[in-house]
Amino acid sequence: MAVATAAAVLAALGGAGTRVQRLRRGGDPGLMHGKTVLITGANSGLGRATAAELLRLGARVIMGCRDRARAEEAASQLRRELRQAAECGPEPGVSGAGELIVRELDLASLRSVRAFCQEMLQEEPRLDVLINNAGIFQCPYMKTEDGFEMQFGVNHLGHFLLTNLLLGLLKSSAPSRIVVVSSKLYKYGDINFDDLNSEQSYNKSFCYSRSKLANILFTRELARRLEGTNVTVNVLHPGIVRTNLGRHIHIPLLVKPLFNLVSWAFFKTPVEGAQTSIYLASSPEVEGVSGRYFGDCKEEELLPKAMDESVARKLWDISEVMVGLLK
Ligand SMILES: NC(=O)c1ccc[n+]([C@@H]2O[C@H](COP(=O)([O-])OP(=O)(O)OC[C@H]3O[C@@H](n4cnc5c(N)ncnc54)[C@H](O)[C@@H]3O)[C@@H](O)[C@H]2O)c1
Repeated sequence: MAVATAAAVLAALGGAGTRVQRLRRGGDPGLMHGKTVLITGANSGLGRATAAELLRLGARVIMGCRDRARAEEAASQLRRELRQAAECGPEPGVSGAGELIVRELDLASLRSVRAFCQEMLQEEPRLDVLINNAGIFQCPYMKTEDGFEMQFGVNHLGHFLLTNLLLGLLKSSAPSRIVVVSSKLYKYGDINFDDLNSEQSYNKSFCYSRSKLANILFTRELARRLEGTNVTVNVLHPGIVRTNLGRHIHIPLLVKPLFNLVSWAFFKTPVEGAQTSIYLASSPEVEGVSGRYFGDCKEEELLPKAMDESVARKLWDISEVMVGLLK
């Protein structure tokens, strides 16, 4: 029973059969100097690890976070860690580390996304990389401020509006990149256009998978629309990573020690899990590459349902209406 529960959680987080690879690809120090990067959900887990590395590479990193106090705390800690690393140096690149800025962004509120983007457009002269990283996983049925099912609303619709409102800035900063964090669990999702808000029935695993399939369809449709602009967009799965993403999953007390053991042994650390985001955001190897799906810093194949152009277009059109970009 305990083993079954642990296996189910493992499968739910990363997709059964995922081979955990522990790899690191360091970027050259200074690689991101002069570049501005926006990371959503950057105060914890993968987003925090991505922010730390891009900061070390010299980027100006904007943390788009829901809870300003928690994000400021994470930012202070990141700055402290960087200073300590420099003092213990000789760590090349640390002395040329970038800047860290916190801005408030709640992806469960279209009002907040709009206010955030307005502030960005007024105060930031450029945006070189946008990393759509924030996510919510298998929560009980909840709605966003605008009445959307929470996982679809945050993971897909919030980022859909954010990206569209920042596209002008990304284009004027080109060559620029958009990186979308999806999950292998997209495989179990489907876009049910008749019930995108899951009002008829709600299955929390299925809805997470749907939102992550939407991330991929969005990426591919956006790549098509951005052809010839020098703005690229790619999507990734990070593998199974030891973060707080599973906060809504109830693990029985008796099973917890086993789960902790399994996650310690088999899950990636956030630093390991963040490598593909960092790679897509910064590596010269992917200059000009767009519309592709990556895992462990390598391109991977997608299931046909994630490559269906007519579904991608329909999802785009409906999303435009849902977030109020088209009346
Ligand atoms: N951890 C894994 O095993 C795993 C596997 C596959 C995909 N992912 C994806 O990786 C991404 C990062 O997740 P993580 O594992 O680092 O988990 P995490 O919980 O540590 O990070 C998620 C971040 O998203 C933020 N967030 C949630 N709702 C938000 C909202 N309404 N507005 C703004 N920010 C919000 C959280 O505050 C948090 O900072 C997610 O998109 C997740 O779906 C993770």
